[in-house]
Amino acid sequence: MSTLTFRSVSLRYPPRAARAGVGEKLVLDGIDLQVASHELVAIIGRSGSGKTSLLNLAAGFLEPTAGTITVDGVPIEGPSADRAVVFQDDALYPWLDARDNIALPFKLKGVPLAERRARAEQLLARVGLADAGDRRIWELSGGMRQRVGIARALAAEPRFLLLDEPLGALDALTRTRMQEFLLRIKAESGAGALLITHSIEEALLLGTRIVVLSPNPGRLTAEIEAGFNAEVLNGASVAAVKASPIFKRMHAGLTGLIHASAEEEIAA
Ligand SMILES: Nc1ncnc2c1ncn2[C@@H]1O[C@H](COP(=O)(O)OP(=O)(O)OP(=O)(O)O)[C@@H](O)[C@H]1O
Repeated sequence: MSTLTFRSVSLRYPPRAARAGVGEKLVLDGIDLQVASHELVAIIGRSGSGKTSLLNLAAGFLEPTAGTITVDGVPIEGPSADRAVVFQDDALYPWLDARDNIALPFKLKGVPLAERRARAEQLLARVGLADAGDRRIWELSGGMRQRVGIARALAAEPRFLLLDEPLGALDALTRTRMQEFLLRIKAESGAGALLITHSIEEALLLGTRIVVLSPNPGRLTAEIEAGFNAEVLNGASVAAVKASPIFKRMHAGLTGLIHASAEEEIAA
């Protein structure tokens, strides 16, 4: 089991050149957060509250201004295949077919051609795209492209999946299907997951824990546990779970928490 730990993490972006004279911007302040292998921690918060900044810190794309981020006690020192990132726009290589996009991490590791193709085939099958390996990226639907992106992320057998709005660009029906898919893939992989989403509904459905990030500066102001993901994994339909009174109550509660953070900001 692995744990990703943020301890008293703050992030300050330097002033932008175009806005000389404006002080450095404190974006995240005193973030304490842990994500263990069995968890999917969903971060929600208003636009600009620092969600992507937080994920970029976990990915090692940014360094904290203060505090520490560790994996199993070892400080993060930059990006690593151990913490695979999936973005909203799939970041796939259009000139490669689906199989070669997935095989790329193996190629970078020096895995021989036949083996990397075989491993890519296994991953394609795992994400339900066994017949799509030869297709170019532009020949795939949005949902299929995200599956390829997720398969590529899984190729390195990461300890953590860092998901930045991975389903944000999909239509409602595909998104619902992909939510269930993501839960199953995450559970099978054994990786911990940090999910950034604008959708309270998605956070509640997928998260074992949901944390609310309030803006200016970004602080974690609320945290709730949820068990809807386990219901879906145990066979309940996503539609039925979302329609249940308890889901609706928790949704309303989370909506209230996000609005409360907005009102505090206006009052301050
Ligand atoms: N590279 C950067 N340099 C300076 N400021 C930045 C940079 N990246 C983000 N910011 C600022 O930091 C704040 C938080 O941005 P961030 O993208 O992390 O928020 P977010 O919650 O993910 O927003 P959204 O939901 O709109 O994607 C914003 O005020 C943004 O303008």
